Amino acid sequence: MKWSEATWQESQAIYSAIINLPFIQEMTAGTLEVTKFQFYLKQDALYLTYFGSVLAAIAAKLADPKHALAYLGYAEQAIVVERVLHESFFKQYAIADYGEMQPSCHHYCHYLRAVVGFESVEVAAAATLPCFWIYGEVGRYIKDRVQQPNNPYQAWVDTYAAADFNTSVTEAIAICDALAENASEATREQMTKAFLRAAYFEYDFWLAAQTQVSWTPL
Ligand SMILES: Cc1ncc(C[n+]2csc(CCO)c2C)c(N)n1
Repeated sequence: MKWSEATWQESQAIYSAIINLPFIQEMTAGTLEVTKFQFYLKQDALYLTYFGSVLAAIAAKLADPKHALAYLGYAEQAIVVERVLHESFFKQYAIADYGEMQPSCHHYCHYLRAVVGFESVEVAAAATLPCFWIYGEVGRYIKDRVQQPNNPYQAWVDTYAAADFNTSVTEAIAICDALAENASEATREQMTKAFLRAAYFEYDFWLAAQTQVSWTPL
């Protein structure tokens, strides 16, 4: 079995927990409170900037130029998506500024930075894979279930259920499988751990938006 298949199976409890979050269910129904979506958008804009630089750092470390080119493309995509958020969604949802990076986003971003700085490139690539894979699946899940003809979150759903985004997901999975194939068993295990940890952070990111988790005041 491919590394990605085995790892995806291991992550199913986390994926189900994400799908069952009220945030996802209410977004699908179009009933999600706007303040929760605004919290999410601001944190996501901050996340995307960090994520873009992590992807560029991975690209710099990849030995195969085809892989490096792919990650440079993802880095560009992350920064472009951030611009789109800023220019369209921030205006639509009346968000004036990013605000501060809150605990869940901070934890996720700095975990990714630590992995790319101190672990092997294989492990770093595996840590960024849930971002692609889980979003692709969540996007499709919501798209298939949106019933309200003018769901206020339709534009967001369309971003992640788009066909070109799906191509990136498939390609990133294939690159991680190629890296896993040439890695030692110990590295493969580290890759799986990193994937599961990042998948958990994806869960926590939505949960934090749902419950508006912010820094505890002094
Ligand atoms: C918390 C969080 N996780 C994943 C994504 C999705 N995403 C962001 S950039 C990118 C790949 C292209 O560079 C993908 C799939 C998000 N927006 N926010």
